[in-house]
Amino acid sequence: MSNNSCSHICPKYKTLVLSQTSRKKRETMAMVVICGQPCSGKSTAARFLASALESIDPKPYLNVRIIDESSLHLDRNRSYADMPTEKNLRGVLRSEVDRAVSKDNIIIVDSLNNIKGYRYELWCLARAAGIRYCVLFCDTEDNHCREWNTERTTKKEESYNDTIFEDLIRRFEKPDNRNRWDSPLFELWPAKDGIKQQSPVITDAVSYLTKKVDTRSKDARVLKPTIATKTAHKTDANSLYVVDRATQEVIKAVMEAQSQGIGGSSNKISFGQHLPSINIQRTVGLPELRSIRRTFIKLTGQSSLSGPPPPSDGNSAKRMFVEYLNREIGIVL
Ligand SMILES: Nc1ncnc2c1ncn2[C@@H]1O[C@H](COP(=O)(O)OP(=O)(O)OP(=O)(O)O)[C@@H](O)[C@H]1O
Repeated sequence: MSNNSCSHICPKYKTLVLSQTSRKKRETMAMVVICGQPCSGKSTAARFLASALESIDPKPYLNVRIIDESSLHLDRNRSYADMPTEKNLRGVLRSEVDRAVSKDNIIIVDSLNNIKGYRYELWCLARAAGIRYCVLFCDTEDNHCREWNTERTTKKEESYNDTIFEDLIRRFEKPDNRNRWDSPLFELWPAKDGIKQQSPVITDAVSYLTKKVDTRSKDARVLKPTIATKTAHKTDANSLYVVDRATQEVIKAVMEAQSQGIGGSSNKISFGQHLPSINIQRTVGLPELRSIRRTFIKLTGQSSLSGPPPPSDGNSAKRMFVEYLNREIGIVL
């Protein structure tokens, strides 16, 4: 009997075999989020981590891939020039990571990853894919970053312009290993210790990424939602309905407010006494709002897999979406 006919006759059996294979594969897949201030040594650390992983013999992974701005042809100074382009940069990186989690074995996300909410989104992608995850933080003092950025000119490397550099330094949200999305956290001190392939922190990260998953000790784990939880949340039609409706209402209110001329400087859209307002600073088109809404719904669904359930009442769904929208369209609450 051919495999095809077997899969036709025994669909349940085939599903079981496939899910076992993919579980094994997922155990050898991982996402590493590099984060740190601009010009803090992140790419140097990413390269050494990749070469340390590739030097292991026999290789536990088929391929290691670094996803960074330059691999996606994103220019540093242009991408961080204002909030919309910065949001776009993060969106492009996130989409590439989303595509890569299902096919590349180890993905190293080499970017500033300076916003807590963004690291959370990357973590959600890792969890939805059911893979291993960790954060590597280049903890370099601002003055060293500034100095290295200036020295780039003499090395004929592209540097950040001063205004963008200072703005990024100010907005950095340091990782905290008490957050699920910042854990486990490996910290490098490039100015004090330098960065080498054999740096103890790189060795620790490699060991974490390559050690066998032990579900009892939990010292290396994959972010895997249980099938039971997944099914339970997936069939929670009420939550989906609530989130769907609340987000539609918010979008409708934003579109109506904009059609009435709101959208210039400091124009607030209110949603009632106990909900945050949207302080809209620019005109946001329906396609952009719809795209933000789609991502929000996806992330809400994913975050429910092993974390808290999605919002089940309209007001909390609206609150979460308004906060998310405020972050995504670059406005202050
Ligand atoms: N430990 C170090 N000591 C001195 N210079 C360093 C050190 N680490 C990195 N540099 C220098 O700092 C510059 C930036 O390094 P790198 O590209 O690794 O940083 P980055 O954080 O990835 O930068 P960006 O924010 O632009 O992506 C380079 O010129 C590099 O040679």
